[in-house]
Amino acid sequence: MDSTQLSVTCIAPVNIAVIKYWGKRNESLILPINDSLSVTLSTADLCSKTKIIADAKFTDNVMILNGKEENFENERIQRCVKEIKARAAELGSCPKELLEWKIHIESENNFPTAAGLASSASGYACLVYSLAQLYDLKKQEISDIARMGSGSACRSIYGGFVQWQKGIQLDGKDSIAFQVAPASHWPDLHVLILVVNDSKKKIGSTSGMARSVVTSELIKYRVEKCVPQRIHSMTQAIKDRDFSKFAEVTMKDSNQFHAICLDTFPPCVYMNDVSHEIVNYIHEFNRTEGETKVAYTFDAGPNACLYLLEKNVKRVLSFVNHIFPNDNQKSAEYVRGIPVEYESEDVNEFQNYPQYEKNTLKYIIHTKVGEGPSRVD
Ligand SMILES: Nc1ncnc2c1ncn2[C@@H]1O[C@H](COP(=O)(O)OP(=O)(O)OP(=O)(O)O)[C@@H](O)[C@H]1O
Ligand SMILES: C[C@@](O)(CCOP(=O)(O)OP(=O)(O)O)CC(=O)O
Repeated sequence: MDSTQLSVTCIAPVNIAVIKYWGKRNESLILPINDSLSVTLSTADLCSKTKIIADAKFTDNVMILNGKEENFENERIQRCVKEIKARAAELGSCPKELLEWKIHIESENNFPTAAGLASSASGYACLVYSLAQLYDLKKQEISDIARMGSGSACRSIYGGFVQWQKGIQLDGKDSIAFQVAPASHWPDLHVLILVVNDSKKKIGSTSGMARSVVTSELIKYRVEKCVPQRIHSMTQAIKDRDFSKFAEVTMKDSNQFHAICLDTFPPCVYMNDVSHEIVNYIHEFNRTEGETKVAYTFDAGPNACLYLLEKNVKRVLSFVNHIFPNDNQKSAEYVRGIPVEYESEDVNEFQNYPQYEKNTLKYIIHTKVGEGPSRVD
């Protein structure tokens, strides 16, 4: 090789599952017990950004996350790096000496890390995608390697609507993600993330789901009876752009996932009182509007992810702002992401609804379905 340093910088999106992944059959390879399906969110509003420098003169591998050094020996980072290098070596995709050089990785998320906002998904997808760019594995399947960083990361390798098939092989080669439909298929699918709490959660997804697999009875029923049917209905709803069906399956699956968390022993409680209020208000809103205009889903945390169509964003946001008044309601600091112009008269329409204590929500992120990872340098 002529030069002694190579560098790549990439961004990768967050994805929020509408059919949740919860439970592993193999902990170290991260093989799930059920298929899952998610929507990839726009990197314009939420993303991980990772820069990797490989240098012949570096003496150590280094990983810096949000300005702080992480342990490079971390099993998940190690597995991703080793697997990508093994694939590059097998295919001869880059010069051999490049694979010997140490690497310095610097990554940051433009949203809270480890708060149930899927930072592990965008983070590991970004790491693996960046490594694949560095070692010239551009057209290769890499979702199985992202999966070894964090299960949900395999879905962030693609944009739009993405399914992770659990696979049946012991080595996990068939446990990969694929695109059900591109973002352009349903570009007016928008998202409002109501951030109730963005501090680090008490029970991580990894340990929570491990406990569910061992102790929950309900999880077996979900995996065998519910998920296969839901994947089928959800895929059809996406193909038909049938929001009402999409919303129904999304809400039912979120509720069932949290029911399993409660059926876990000791239970994992991720939603809080505000989360449950949001659920009630959304049902009440849909009922009085006479149609399903908005769906909620909650990952392993209290924050609500609302799916809705672009044409309903203003109205839903006015409703949310009425229920959860905030001193900074109109500021870009409070409603982040895609700007929204309010119609103030809408707010009065919801006067029959009780109001929650002021400043209950920390902030709101308005975003939409988006594309997969990309190189930005
Ligand atoms: N940009 C990044 N690059 C590499 N690793 C990251 C990055 N961001 C997060 N991670 C890893 O993911 C971990 C957080 O994952 P965790 O599952 O606890 O939270 P979360 O992904 O935000 O929530 P959830 O998956 O439940 O929605 C971090 O501690 C770090 O190890
Ligand atoms: C509730 C979820 O967000 C769980 C995500 O779990 P992770 O992918 O974070 O878990 P590990 O594979 O152990 O890293 C549901 C989902 O994203 O499908």
